[in-house]
Amino acid sequence: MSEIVLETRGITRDYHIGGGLFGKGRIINALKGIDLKVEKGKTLAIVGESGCGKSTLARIMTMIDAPTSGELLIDGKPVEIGKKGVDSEMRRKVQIVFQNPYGSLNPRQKIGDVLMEPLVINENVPVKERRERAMEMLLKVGLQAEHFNRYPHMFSGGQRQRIAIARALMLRPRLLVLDEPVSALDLSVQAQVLNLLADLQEEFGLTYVFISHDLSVVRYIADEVMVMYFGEAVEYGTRDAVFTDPQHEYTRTLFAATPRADADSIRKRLAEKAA
Ligand SMILES: Nc1ncnc2c1ncn2[C@@H]1O[C@H](COP(=O)(O)OP(=O)(O)OP(=O)(O)O)[C@@H](O)[C@H]1O
Repeated sequence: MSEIVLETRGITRDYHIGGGLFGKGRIINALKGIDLKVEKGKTLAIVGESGCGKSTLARIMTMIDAPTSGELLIDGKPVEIGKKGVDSEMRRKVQIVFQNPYGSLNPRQKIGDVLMEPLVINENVPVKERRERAMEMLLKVGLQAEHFNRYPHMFSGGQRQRIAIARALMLRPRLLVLDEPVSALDLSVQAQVLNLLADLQEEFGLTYVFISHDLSVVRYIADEVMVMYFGEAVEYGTRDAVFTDPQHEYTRTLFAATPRADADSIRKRLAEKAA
């Protein structure tokens, strides 16, 4: 029996803009009824151009924002976003990794402290165990013990992204939302980080939602693909079905904009680097 970690049912999100106190303003329907399901251990890639609603959906999936209507379920349980937000047990199940990890790393905080912080805030873990868990995670993401006492500026972009991934995993989440996690990295470093994500997924049975505009990366990492266009899922299916037989005109246009040969050659290069 498959285990569904993440499900959304008819999620919509409207933004009211302008209008002031008495004016009518305008409503943007950023999401128009998104239904999706992601099985444990699988990767759903969400693709689409800027403004199609990817970040809005990511904020809802990570429980930072509430939908206007519809339901979010984590491990089959409906998520209630009350006045105080979501209960901490639910929130820790889903973590997010952003495109630019530098923005979320405090320049004055040593890496060891960056990794231990979620345990200080969310769990009553003794100091010794905190250190052990942080050190273990540091090694798991391919960094070294001596990095524990270094500051963020001493790391390359790829290493910083490894730190961000390690931090996201400290609370042992079920699901990672990866928002363009390799878009800012060089191609060879992209391959290394994608391989690391694949290894971690296997080791911890993690489920991923991978947001990207890069079709070659999506092809490399996804089990299923959702293509979004103006707040709607215009395409949703297995990677092979979506790439070989896209149903929607928009998907065909999107794929045409990334020449097939180019996407294939990038994928080949990624695979070679990864080998
Ligand atoms: N806080 C907000 N207030 C008003 N409108 C918003 C807000 N956030 C997003 N929008 C609008 O909702 C739509 C979807 O935006 P969203 O940021 O989710 O798209 P996106 O696909 O993530 O784009 P990008 O890749 O550029 O981040 C856009 O029209 C955007 O202008």
